[in-house]
Amino acid sequence: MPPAIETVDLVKEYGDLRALQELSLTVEEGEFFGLLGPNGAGKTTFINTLVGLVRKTGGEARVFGYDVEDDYREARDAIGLAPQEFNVDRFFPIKEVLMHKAGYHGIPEDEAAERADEVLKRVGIYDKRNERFDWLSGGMKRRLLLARALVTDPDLLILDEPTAGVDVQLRHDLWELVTELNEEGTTVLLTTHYIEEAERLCDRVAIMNEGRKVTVATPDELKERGTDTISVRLESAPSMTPDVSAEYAHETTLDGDRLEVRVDDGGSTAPRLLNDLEAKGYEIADLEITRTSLEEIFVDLTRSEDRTVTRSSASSASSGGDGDNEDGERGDTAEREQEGVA
Ligand SMILES: Nc1ncnc2c1ncn2[C@@H]1O[C@H](COP(=O)(O)OP(=O)(O)OP(=O)(O)O)[C@@H](O)[C@H]1O
Repeated sequence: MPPAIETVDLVKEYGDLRALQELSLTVEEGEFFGLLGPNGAGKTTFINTLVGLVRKTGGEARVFGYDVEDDYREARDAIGLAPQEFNVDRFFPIKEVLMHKAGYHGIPEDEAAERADEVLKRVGIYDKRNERFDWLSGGMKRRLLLARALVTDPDLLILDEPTAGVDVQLRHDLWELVTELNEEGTTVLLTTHYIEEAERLCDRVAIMNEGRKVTVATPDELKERGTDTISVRLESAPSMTPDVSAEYAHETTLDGDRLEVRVDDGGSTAPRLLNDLEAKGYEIADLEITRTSLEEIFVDLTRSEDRTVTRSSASSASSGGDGDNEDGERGDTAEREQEGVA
């Protein structure tokens, strides 16, 4: 079985701006994969390239082996997308919205009606099936986007910041539901700003910054890359910073009677640090070890000295002639109308 998502040197340029820069990424079938990155990193552009809303400038992109442009229909039929924006037709009852979506993907009307009921029940808004989108609360709207993504029974579920602005209860409900779907075999690609969400849900995460892949790792591997801080309270405040071994200490700071030493592995280094301090005549009152959080590691990895726009050196060499409109979107009006994309 080919990977659920495979991109090789994927490039997207919006005029002079390179939103995706030679991005190569593989998501295996059945994975729960997270895409993390600060605002403007290119996450939505990446997703929109996969679903055909954005036409790539260069490189390759395949979904279950189907080229996202040459085999657009097959690739798109395999994907259920819950986008960041509420792009739902406001004039129809939500059950009909779901039936239209299923119909667009070639599902006969009777089956579409059954599937619509089924997914509305699954996301917990079946009792609202005859109401219009505008009449739903913000949380229900999020649930509907998920239902719409699920109505075609996709093999790849793409969730673009599904829990942005939702309350704690709904966030947990959504987490539970997508975990269940993943356990049933659906591959999940999730973008999020919530590090905790990625840590809790994802098998692996890719961290992106300015259109590039910074790293791909499991949340645990990422945390391993962080440092620990051993915080020691001394019985009395020394007049100068104790001189501890540079063999294990990356940085040592003193604030009154509190000494903080940054090391790779706090658990194995603490006994040695205590021995060293006691050998130098310091008396220890207490000791605490803290690990760098995933959030700090993320901030570190995506810190950018230069936040200015990255200019393309190859904008004229685009693989193009592709007739993009100004948004770089493909001219598939039927799909865009169906999804309500303006
Ligand atoms: N249609 C467009 N036309 C021109 N530039 C665009 C377009 N869409 C996105 N961009 C630019 O491409 C870059 C990547 O944007 P994108 O929305 O993909 O980032 P993101 O990681 O999804 O950000 P966020 O976390 O804020 O949603 C940004 O600099 C953005 O301004």
